[in-house]
Amino acid sequence: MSVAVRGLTRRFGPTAALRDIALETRPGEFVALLGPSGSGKTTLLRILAGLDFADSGTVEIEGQDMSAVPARARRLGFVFQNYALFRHMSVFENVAFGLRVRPRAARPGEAEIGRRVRALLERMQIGALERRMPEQISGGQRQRVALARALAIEPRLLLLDEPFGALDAEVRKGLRRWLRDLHTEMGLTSLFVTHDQEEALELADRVAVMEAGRLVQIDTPERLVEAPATAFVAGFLGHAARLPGRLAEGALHFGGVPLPPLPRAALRAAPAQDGPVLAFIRAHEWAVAPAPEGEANATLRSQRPAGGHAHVELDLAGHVIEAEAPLGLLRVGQPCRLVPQTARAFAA
Ligand SMILES: Nc1ncnc2c1ncn2[C@@H]1O[C@H](COP(=O)(O)OP(=O)(O)OP(=O)(O)O)[C@@H](O)[C@H]1O
Repeated sequence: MSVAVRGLTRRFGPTAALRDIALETRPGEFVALLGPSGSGKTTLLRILAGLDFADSGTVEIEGQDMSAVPARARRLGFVFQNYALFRHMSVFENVAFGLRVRPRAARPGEAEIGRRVRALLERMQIGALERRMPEQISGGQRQRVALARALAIEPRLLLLDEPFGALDAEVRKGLRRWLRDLHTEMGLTSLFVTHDQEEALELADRVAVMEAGRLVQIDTPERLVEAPATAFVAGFLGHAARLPGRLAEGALHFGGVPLPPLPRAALRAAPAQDGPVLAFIRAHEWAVAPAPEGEANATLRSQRPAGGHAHVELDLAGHVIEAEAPLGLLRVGQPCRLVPQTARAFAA
């Protein structure tokens, strides 16, 4: 199922919730909409679902213009953050709901509804819960019921708005992988809203990053991390330190912090013009070593083991810098020398 959005704009009074959004998905693709709170993710999803309407622009699903197609007729599966199960209905009835409310001609018979609902509950690994009421099952199980309900109508497109938002980190991780497998097995096209970058990078074929109503970059997780298009994307993804600097005389100079200049040739991204910039440096892009007082520019604040190395936090003239060091090399409070090996710079 392909989705094509063009020139989508939506205002709420003085707030521009969406500004000229263009987005195309391919059939079978899993796309994450990632962005901070208020960037317009939910508004975009609601417009795709037919629950809200754009001021201008078009939405096409499989080449068909959706402007005159009501939500019910779009055959979309929609899962919101707060589960929204019907509290007075059993798990079975919740999942059957979408089939029962179909117009008579399109409604399957009771035996067929039972078969479909049970097959879905089995697939969601909650077959044993069909008679329970929503308050008698766990949050993660409720989430699976909500997904089963969305899938019961055999949607063309699955829209998920922070479906795991209310769950704890471990349950969330498990459900994430499970959802990714389900998406592939069922041949779905899915759009998934999240503000959690790890979730987006782990799940999605492509991630669309939103900032203040604009879609600023859509790319594979690898490309987004390796080649962020703007300072916003570089700052939002990949846990980078952000330092002010200036490009001049073939190098990046760090004004307020005691770091040596980085030659332009060592930079992974930089504007062509000299001038003030914001520099982004990730944890693994620093070299850090113990140093005598005269050569030290930073102090180790804390460290913890992470895989085969230590994840360290240093104080660099008031900036907290995250870096990686060999296990056992440094101790807390120790003066260190911190030198960036590379950086990405964006015009400030
Ligand atoms: N019904 C509404 N009335 C007025 N303003 C709204 C309405 N819905 C959304 N907005 C505003 O539009 C902007 C985008 O909201 P939206 O819910 O799409 O953001 P979001 O990226 O999904 O945020 P979050 O991650 O917090 O859910 C916000 O500034 C929000 O306050």
